[in-house]
Amino acid sequence: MKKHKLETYLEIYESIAELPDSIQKLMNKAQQARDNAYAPYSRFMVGAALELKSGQIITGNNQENAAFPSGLCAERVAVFHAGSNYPNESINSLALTVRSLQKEINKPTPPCGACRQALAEYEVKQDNPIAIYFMGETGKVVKAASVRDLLPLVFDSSFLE
Ligand SMILES: O=c1ccn([C@H]2C[C@H](O)[C@@H](CO)O2)c(=O)[nH]1
Ligand SMILES: [Zn+2]
Repeated sequence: MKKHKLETYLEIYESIAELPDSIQKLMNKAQQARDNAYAPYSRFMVGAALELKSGQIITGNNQENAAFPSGLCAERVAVFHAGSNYPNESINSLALTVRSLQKEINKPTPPCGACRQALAEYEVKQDNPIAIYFMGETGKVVKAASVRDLLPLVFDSSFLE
């Protein structure tokens, strides 16, 4: 038996102000999208903004439903929009932010497992890493340089070959 250690390196920024200008702009778009979320059940609003290689920004927010599982997370709303409308364009980066109507969240909030899997599909397809920046409503911002850093041992198309 051998042991195999998996390591992830993340970058932690003290606040949005410490981010490069282009990522601050992307995070601002994610905040705007978040504030249009439809989240009457959880009252937990999430906004995502993707930057394509062309520089175009695609946003998404969570869309809930009275039949709870029929709703969708912000990240998948955004990435499926990009995948369906810009199928041949690579995604450079994703900014993600949340806001709860119950309390201020200052803990950086990462994408859920299902969204990591959905994002990994596009990262594998484009063969280029997608940088992910995530935060709460306020406070620190975490950067993962690639979806792989958030989802090691990904199940991807190579297993179907
Ligand atoms: O990665 C995530 C995790 C959760 N949510 C949404 C789903 C639901 O509407 C609400 C509470 O889970 O937040 C997202 O949009 N993205
Ligand atoms: Zn999700």
